[in-house]
Amino acid sequence: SDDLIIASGERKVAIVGGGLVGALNACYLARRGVEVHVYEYRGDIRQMEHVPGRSINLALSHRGRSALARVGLEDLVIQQHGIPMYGRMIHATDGRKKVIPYGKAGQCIYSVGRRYLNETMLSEAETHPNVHLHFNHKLLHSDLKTGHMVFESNGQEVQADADLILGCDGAYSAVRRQMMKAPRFNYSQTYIPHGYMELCIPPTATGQFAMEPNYLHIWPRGEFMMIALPNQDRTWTVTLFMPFAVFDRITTPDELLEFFRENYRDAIPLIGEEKLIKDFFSNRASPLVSVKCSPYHSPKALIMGDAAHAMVPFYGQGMNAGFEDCLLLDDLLTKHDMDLERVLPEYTEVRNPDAEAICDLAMYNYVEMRHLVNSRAFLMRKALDSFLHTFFPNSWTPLYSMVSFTRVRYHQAIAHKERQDKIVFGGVMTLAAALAAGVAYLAQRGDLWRSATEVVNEQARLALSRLGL
Ligand SMILES: Cc1cc2nc3c(=O)[nH]c(=O)nc-3n(C[C@H](O)[C@H](O)[C@H](O)COP(=O)(O)OP(=O)(O)OC[C@H]3O[C@@H](n4cnc5c(N)ncnc54)[C@H](O)[C@@H]3O)c2cc1C
Ligand SMILES: COc1ccc2c(c1)CN(c1nc(C(=O)N(C)c3cc(Cl)c(F)cc3C(=O)O)c(Cl)s1)C2
Repeated sequence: SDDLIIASGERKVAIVGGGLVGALNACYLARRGVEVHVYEYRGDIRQMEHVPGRSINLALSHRGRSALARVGLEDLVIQQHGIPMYGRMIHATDGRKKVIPYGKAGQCIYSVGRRYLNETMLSEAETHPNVHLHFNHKLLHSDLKTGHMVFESNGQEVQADADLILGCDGAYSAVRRQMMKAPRFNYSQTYIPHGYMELCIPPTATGQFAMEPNYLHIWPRGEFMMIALPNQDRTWTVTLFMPFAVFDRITTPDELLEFFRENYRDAIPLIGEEKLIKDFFSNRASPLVSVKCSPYHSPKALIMGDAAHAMVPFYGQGMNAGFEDCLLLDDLLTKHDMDLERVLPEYTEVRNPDAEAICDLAMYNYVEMRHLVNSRAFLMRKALDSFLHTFFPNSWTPLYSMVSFTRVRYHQAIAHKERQDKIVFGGVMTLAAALAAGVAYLAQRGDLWRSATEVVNEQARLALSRLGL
């Protein structure tokens, strides 16, 4: 019916949540001339001295950049603020470091500050006269059929109505909670045993970065892992991932130093013993939750970002996926000329398989991480990937490249990887079987060595021909 078509300028869109996805959505909808109201639980972070909350910096990759580009923010974020990371710098237990590049020379992902990103998008949205930001507004109730909302603001109740409610209120979304009351709403959530805690590596005494700045630093230790991303102020935000049980076992400064001496010895002088002890014991480890649900829409509402698909951070894709959500909604609003009756169902139909694919991928990576007990395992896998990618660039793209450097739909990237694994596994098995047979045959023949190399070359040629290469 007509009243569901939001003609520019006459209709109202409410965005619940002024975090990363809500703020970007406001920039997108501002351009359409509709009346946009952003309701954010917290105060205006642009006026705050210190903003509490989640990871101080994040890895921005291709999907997120593409979304920022469409609203003209990519160059500003990349050139004025983002720090390029050209590869991973793997810290082995003995302190030796190894670089694994992200791709061909120049290919990189960016470390960006969460606060800077959020402030930049809020300010960009606010330059449009049709955008109104309401801080200190917590959504209490909503009716997703009528578009009616009830907020609590500074102890007062505030009511508002909209033609479309965009739930961008994060992993613990109030809009999703309302959606869950509808029949046939599918929902699942998983808390993993690991928690995370942020620590900080300050600049050196002369104000320089304490580590090589253009890398994502990783200390892979099987059950544990530490990651560090650079900040504009030449500090590093270090994220320590460990089972809560391990966090709870460390109760005194000596136990903490002993733990770091055993697992992250090279990081102690970088963080500083006092700072390590002070920050570790003044923080609590935060939980990590993965949420899957569908559908993402109600008659007058749509959930996006973590509200729709919170994922564990082991692929650095949560924000990138949420930003890509904004791109998809924008494409559908254009395709269907803002006719919500078509846009909303198609959004769920298109996005759900991809969102659940990246949630699974991030969880798979979390489990895989255990085997990256040291840099050797990590290096081996990446070396094989880059070897094959170098020689067969069209048919062999490592999964992380498709995820972080293309906009190949997430579920298609996984399908591609499964095909690749079959090829590699099939090829390897053929090679191994042939080798065994050859060696057995030659052993019985006696002249082992000369012919063994012939067998290997023959089998290698066979395996490569099997790969169609
Ligand atoms: C340790 C860690 C590391 C990460 N690293 C990366 C990374 O490297 N790259 C990456 O792409 N992603 C990363 N992520 C994921 C990323 O942080 C999230 O995907 C992203 O913040 C999701 O944005 P969002 O706007 O959907 O939700 P949020 O950023 O959580 O924003 C939700 C907003 O809604 C507000 N809100 C909540 N409830 C209400 C309510 N009832 N009423 C009004 N407002 C409300 C909140 O105050 C908040 O401002 C990481 C996450 C973690 C935890
Ligand atoms: C702020 O807190 C955090 C926490 C975790 C992450 C990030 C920021 C950013 N993250 C990225 N992950 C990839 C990736 O594709 N993979 C497979 C990786 C997965 C893990 Cl777990 C890892 F340690 C390295 C790589 C790697 O390849 O570098 C990127 Cl590409 S960026 C993970």
